Amino acid sequence: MGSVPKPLVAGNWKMNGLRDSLAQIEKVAASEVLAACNVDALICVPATLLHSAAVMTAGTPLRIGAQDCHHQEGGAYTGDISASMIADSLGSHVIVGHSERRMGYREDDASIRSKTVAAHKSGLTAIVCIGETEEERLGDQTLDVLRRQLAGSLPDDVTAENTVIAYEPVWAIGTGRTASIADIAEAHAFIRSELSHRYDDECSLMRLLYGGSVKPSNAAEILRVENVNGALVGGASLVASDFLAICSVY
Ligand SMILES: O=C[C@H](O)COP(=O)(O)O
Repeated sequence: MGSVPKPLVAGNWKMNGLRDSLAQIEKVAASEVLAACNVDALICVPATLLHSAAVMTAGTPLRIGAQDCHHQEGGAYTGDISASMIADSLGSHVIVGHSERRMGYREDDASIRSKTVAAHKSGLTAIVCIGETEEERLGDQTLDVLRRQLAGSLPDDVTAENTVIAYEPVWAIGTGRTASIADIAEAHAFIRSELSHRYDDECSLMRLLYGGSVKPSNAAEILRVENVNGALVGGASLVASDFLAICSVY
């Protein structure tokens, strides 16, 4: 049996960043701090910055990704971008199923699964997000929700290289609240065990990221939890020094 790949710290800029924000990307990519870390680093920028950021970071340790893709390769889908467009813009990863899309655009597990398949077809690594709402947690449904989202959002042919799972409790996103260390450990152990029931040994070693108000002050404690193989970072990824401080935990 192999080992879990190198940890991944992934930034998600969401709908933030104009061209002048590329200076933050440049700082991260050129940083000696990053070069010294034993981590894969990725920033998922808005589609408008994707190609510029990818060209700027070519040959550096920083990868650039997108935040969503359509499941079709092309066609009459106004406003959407396809996985092949992301790959053509030199992006390497795409986030799918973020709770802001599950809730704001009513994306369900089946559509997230189709997007994951499309990402793989274009050679992208898919970061598949799952997580319970506060109501579901209070109703003691967290593990049922995670089981359902994993079963529905992941295709059968995922590998530890082409797929990453991000566990993000919805109530911890952008709120400054983080799940307790015990809750993170329980959720990640559960996800690992669900993967090992469905997939072979190699595949069940895919990276599991925690997301939800991760910042320099709490990153070390969270990233040390067993089965936490990195973080999906929103707000704190917008500032190069904060993102680098999180990477430097590794
Ligand atoms: O994709 C990132 C997550 O939604 C976390 O965002 P946050 O770090 O701002 O809470």
